[in-house]
Amino acid sequence: MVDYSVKGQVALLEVNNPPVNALSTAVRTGLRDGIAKASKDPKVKAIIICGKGQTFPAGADIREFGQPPRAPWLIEVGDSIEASLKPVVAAIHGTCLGGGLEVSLFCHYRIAVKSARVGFPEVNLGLLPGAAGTQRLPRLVGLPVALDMITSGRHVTALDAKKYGILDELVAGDLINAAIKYAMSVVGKPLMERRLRYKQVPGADKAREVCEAAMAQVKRKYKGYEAPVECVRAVRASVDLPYADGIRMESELFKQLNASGQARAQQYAFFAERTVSRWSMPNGSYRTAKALPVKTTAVLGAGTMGTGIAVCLLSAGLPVILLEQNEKLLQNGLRTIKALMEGSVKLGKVPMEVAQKATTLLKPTLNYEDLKDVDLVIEAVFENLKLKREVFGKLDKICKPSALLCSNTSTLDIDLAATSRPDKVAGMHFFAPAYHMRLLENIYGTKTSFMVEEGANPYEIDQIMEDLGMPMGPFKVRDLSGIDIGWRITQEVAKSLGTTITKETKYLGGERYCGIGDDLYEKGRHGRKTGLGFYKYEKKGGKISTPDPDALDIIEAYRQRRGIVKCKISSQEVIERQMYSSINEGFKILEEGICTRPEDIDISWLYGFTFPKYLGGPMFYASRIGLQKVYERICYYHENFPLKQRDCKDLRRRGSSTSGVYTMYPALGVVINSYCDMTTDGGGWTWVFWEVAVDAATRCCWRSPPFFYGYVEVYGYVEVCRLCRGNDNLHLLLSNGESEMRFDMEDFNNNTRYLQYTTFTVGNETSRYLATLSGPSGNVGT
Ligand SMILES: CC/C=C\C/C=C/C(=O)SCCNC(=O)CCNC(=O)[C@H](O)C(C)(C)COP(=O)(O)OP(=O)(O)OC[C@H]1O[C@@H](n2cnc3c(N)ncnc32)[C@H](O)[C@@H]1OP(=O)(O)O
Repeated sequence: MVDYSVKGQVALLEVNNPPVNALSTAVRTGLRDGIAKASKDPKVKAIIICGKGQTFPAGADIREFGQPPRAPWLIEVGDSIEASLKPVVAAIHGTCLGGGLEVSLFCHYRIAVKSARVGFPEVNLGLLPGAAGTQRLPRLVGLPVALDMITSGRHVTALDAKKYGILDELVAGDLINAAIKYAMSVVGKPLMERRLRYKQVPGADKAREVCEAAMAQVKRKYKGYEAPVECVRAVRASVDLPYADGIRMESELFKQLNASGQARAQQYAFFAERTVSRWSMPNGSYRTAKALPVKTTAVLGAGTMGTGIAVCLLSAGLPVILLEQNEKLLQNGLRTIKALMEGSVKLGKVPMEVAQKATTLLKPTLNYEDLKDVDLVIEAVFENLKLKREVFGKLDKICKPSALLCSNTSTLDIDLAATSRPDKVAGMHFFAPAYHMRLLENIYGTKTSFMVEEGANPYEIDQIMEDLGMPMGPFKVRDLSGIDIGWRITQEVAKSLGTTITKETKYLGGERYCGIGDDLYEKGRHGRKTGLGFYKYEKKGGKISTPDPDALDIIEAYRQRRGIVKCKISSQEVIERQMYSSINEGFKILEEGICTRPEDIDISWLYGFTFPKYLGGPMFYASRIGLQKVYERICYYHENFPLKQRDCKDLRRRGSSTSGVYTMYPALGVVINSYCDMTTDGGGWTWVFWEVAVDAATRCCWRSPPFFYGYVEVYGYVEVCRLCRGNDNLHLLLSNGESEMRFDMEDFNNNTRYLQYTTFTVGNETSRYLATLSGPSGNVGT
């Protein structure tokens, strides 16, 4: 894991743990032993630490966080590096992140190639830099830069890192040769001043103001997240406490965060994001599919979505033909694209060169003929089935046979596009704002108006959801995407169902229908674009929203017309009804096979709706609450405020296993279905039989094959009443009082389908079993 060699008078410690050289136990051991070996070797005058392959270590091994910690600790390894009497140089390329950056801060010198990036992304995993990073970075660069880097998790370019003083030198050409030269040049120089623990934090006299401002900022910017707050507290300790005490405080805060549900959720999201890229469908998968080359594109419609999509494509360096039906709309669209591009440059999201190039890549047109050679067309015209069918008919005639014809529709049936090439027609639903949101998908929205119909205030609902960590409440989102769009969609849905919507419509297609949006639409309140929607805006297209008594009057008039008596809805209920209806929908999506894994749904929410990562996603959130509770509350809401006329049978089935065990999907930690059963044999052994997916290596991220079957023996008679996932373990909570059987899944290897060492705790007695779980008829050895 760490290759040791000596080049002339320099010892080279090359971390060799692909793909990202994560600092696993073996790597930490290798570094510790390498430093000891080099220190003892009289031929060696200096030491270099670097990464083999594509990168310097990109951090601790995240998969180890859910497991019992194992020595040597990174901080001990770091201490031995810093204490070395021979200069140690970090030679950096690729991404030097988290624990990797901490290792480099223990080194006496740091050099890097220009393409390298450094950073402390722990905050994105619900953690803080726990191997002295919060104490050492401020000593090197001062509080403002340290606070910014540690609380944002951003990657810093080598150029900036040099400017901040993190790097001593940038090198060109071969990194190792340059590092050897550099290391030899510092041999004999005093090392004491290079040991960061002895430095004072620069600008410590301003610590209070700087840290208080940083705390206020993170509380505002990362509402609901624990890690950024603890990051500020830990960094502040670098000024308030001596080094050793600061390290102790950092370690305490790290442990607290690591034990929290937020860290688990954010680490789940990290792996879920990577898991969903390994997609599979009945007719292929990421392994077998070959991407079609897309060199030229066209966008139809220059409204909010069309211009957003065009900016997204242009920012990716793709040429775009923008088509509209008349010159006025086209010119409006071009102005919007220009403004959006300029805004993206100002925010640092798009480099100036890209924005400048975009002007040459964008071609406006009113003529469909100009689309004949493009590889990809994205239609973003009004949500009107007739219009879309006409557009697709024209595209089918004009575009080359290999062109992909896509619709940005969020609701209309893509099969109705009626072309001669259905295999080249797809839904490509961007989330608004299209140039900003990372998700591209088709997904159901939630029917968030229900609660307002009954008496809740839309502004309170938005505030509750924003306090939970959503960047925008559901009503601000509706204003952003356009109330007219929602109106058009429901008109089209009604048409496809052979009905029309009237002032009296209460159900549409079997689902409860709320007409508040229609009333706003009729009054010209189409959302941000008209300056009025659920909110009032400072101008047409403005972003500053203020509550508007006129909107509340429209809502109240609607309730009176319908004879609805306004009632008070608590914050807890607002959250439950929003979240649980999404969870319910999520389970249906899995059941219907639209998505194959809960990670797919969670990632859609994290990137499509900017759902707070510290909750992991709605499906992960459900697993933490406990599906039994979620199920009961959904039933309660269903009975009291029916969302649909039909009974929620799917949920009932899920919750109706005789042993009281609830179905969960693999990523949620356990797969249990009605198959769960227990029998007691003649020898007094109780056998629990269940269906479960385990990947104990990651705990949070479950891979195929998702299921295995097995028996577990429990001595004595116990009755399973509930199965849930706790912080670290899978638990079976038993009905006989204090008895609890815990499953510590320590080492499950997918390939051999083998579960080692399962610890069962029944009451106060703990026994360790070696459990071998095999195929459907498998059993357990003890
Ligand atoms: C007492 C406390 C001690 C120490 C505190 C230290 C804490 C830490 O260091 S926390 C970790 C900090 N580092 C990170 O958060 C970096 C996470 N990784 C990334 O951001 C990216 O992977 C990358 C920028 C390093 C590379 O990106 P890319 O080239 O796009 O590759 P992938 O993201 O697809 O990753 C490839 C592969 O590697 C797995 N992986 C990446 N980082 C880690 C890691 N730190 N630990 C374990 N595994 C990691 C990733 O999951 C991919 O594998 P799979 O495809 O199998 O999922």
